[in-house]
Amino acid sequence: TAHAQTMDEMWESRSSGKEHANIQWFKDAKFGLFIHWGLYSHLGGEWKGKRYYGSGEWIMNQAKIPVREYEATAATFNPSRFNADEWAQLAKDAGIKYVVITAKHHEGFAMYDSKVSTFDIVDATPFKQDPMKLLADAVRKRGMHFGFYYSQFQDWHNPNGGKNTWDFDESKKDYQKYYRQKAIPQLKELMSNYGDLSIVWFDTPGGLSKEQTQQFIDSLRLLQPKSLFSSRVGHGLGDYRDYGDSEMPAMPINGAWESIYTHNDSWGYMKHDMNFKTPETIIRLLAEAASKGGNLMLNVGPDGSGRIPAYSAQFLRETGRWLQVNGESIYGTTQGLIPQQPWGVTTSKPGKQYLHVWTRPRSGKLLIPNANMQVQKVYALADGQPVKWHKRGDAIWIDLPITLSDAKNTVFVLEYAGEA
Ligand SMILES: C[C@@H]1O[C@@H](Oc2ccc([N+](=O)[O-])cc2)[C@@H](O)[C@H](O)[C@@H]1O
Repeated sequence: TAHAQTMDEMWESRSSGKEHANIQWFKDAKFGLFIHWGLYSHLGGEWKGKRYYGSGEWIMNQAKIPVREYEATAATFNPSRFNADEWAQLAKDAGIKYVVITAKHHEGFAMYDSKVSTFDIVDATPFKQDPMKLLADAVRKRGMHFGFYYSQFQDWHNPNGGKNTWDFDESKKDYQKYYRQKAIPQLKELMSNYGDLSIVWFDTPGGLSKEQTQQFIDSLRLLQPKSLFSSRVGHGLGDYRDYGDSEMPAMPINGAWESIYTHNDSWGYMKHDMNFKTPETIIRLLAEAASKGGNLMLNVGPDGSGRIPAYSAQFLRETGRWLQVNGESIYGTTQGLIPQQPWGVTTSKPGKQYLHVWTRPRSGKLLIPNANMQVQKVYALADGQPVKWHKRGDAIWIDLPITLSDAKNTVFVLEYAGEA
């Protein structure tokens, strides 16, 4: 019986198919910064003194805020502390290779100078500047790739946009009209006026058939053929795959893919959410994604004044310090040849296995089972210190130093000859 192609099958077939000509930088990059910033950042998870839990960028939906009332909040949104160079330098110091920011999220508010709608940061707020222009330049000036997140279907401000069911009757909406009058013209603005976009990150597809989505993509590609489109453009037509929120695949996955994680428990800024992931957790998520052949895009949620939360800045800088020493074991690697072990994960380069050791076995000996590789030497990546090893059957045992030099993640390099 013909069954609906599962997402996995669709992407497996895709990954064996023709990849985008410009995909390799993305595969080598491994570490991206996601930025959710909008009017919701100004509210910080609160409405009329009531706190809302879940994700801050959904407050209009959670509190069922009428459009007119939500619109009015723009009049007091003035992120005067916003500093594009500061944000971009933080990303650089953190070892980030690409930055993707919300140009327009589900709330329908354009965080750039849009000529298509006056519900934007230049026309509707006292800020009067275009932060997307400033950030795009500051990021690319520091050699990182830049891209936009655009909520192509959900738009709670536009009467024909998706999913505002508390102001408008969803069944009466003309989604085509919304795409024609807002989504497509705004995407064309973003892909024409902000320089090279390495990534266009879509979300929650809807309102378009597979054929219409292909036409939608083709019309945008004309503006920037090198841009990579994320999988949430829908119908399996993206250039790389994104997993669900804060989801990591259970096993190595072929083809280009990305895991996206919040830094605390919210994408948009939430005053009361301090559950920030430690540098250790961030570094281990990055190594785990790389060990399975993919990327980690970690999110930050700046507040309404334009500041990135202190914990995010501090923990990103600490991650950057680890990457200063160990970047070779992440950037440009491919999935590990040794499956995840109790002690950690591995990543690969020709003739090398990078052993990412998170937990030192009580015995002080690291077991690599079913390893029929011709080991030549093993040493600590940080200082090149050789470590002893021996082979017993098809197992390799490595004598670890008394203490791991970095409890977050200590990397040893196993060099081998010939095929693994
Ligand atoms: C990155 C996030 O993306 C979406 O949320 C989703 C979309 C799709 C899935 N999914 O496919 O599992 C999960 C959450 C947005 O609704 C959310 O606000 C945030 O921007």
